[in-house]
Amino acid sequence: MANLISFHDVCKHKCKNDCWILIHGKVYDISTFMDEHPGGDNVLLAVTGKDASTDFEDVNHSDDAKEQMKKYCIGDVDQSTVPVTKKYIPPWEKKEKSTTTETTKEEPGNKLLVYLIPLFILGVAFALRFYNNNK
Ligand code: HEM
Repeated sequence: MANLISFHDVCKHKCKNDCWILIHGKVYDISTFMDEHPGGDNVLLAVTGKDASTDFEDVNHSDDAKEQMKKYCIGDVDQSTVPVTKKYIPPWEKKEKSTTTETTKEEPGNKLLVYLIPLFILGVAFALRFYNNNK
C-alpha cells in the first residue's frame, strides 16, 4: 500500500536541502534534484507548502520530465488533510454564471409578483376613481 502523507507533513519540508512538493496527489522529495532542475531551485521552493499541480502543468513539462519525477515520489497525500482552495473567478465571469443560474433558480413566487403588483395598483386606482365619483 502506498505511503500516505498528511498535508501538514508536506509543509514541514520547505528548504533547499529538504524539499517536498505535492503534484497531482503525489508527494515528491526533490531535495537531491534541486541543483539539477533545469528551471532552477527557486521555482521549486516557491511551490512548497501548497498543491503545485497547476504550477507544474503551466510549464508544460516534457514527457521526459514526467518520467524523471517518478523516482522522487515518496507517497500519496492524504486528500482529507489538503485545504480546499477557492479558485478566483473574475467578476465578469461571475456575472455570466450568476445570470444563467438566476434563471434556473428563480422562484415561481417572484414571477407571480410581477403580475400581481400592477394589478394591485390598477385596483387601487379604480377604487379611488369610484370613491371620487360617488362624492
Ligand atoms: C519532480 C518535479 C519536477 C521535475 C522532475 C522537473 C523537471 C524539469 C525538466 C526536465 C525541465 C526541462 C524542460 C522539460 O523537459 O520539460 C524542467 C523545466 C522547468 N521546470 Fe520543472 N520539474 C519539476 C517540477 C517543477 C515545478 C513544481 C515547477 C514549478 C513551477 C517547475 C518549473 C520549471 C520551469 C520554470 C522550467 C523551465 C522551463 C523553460 O525554461 O522552458 N518544475 N523541469
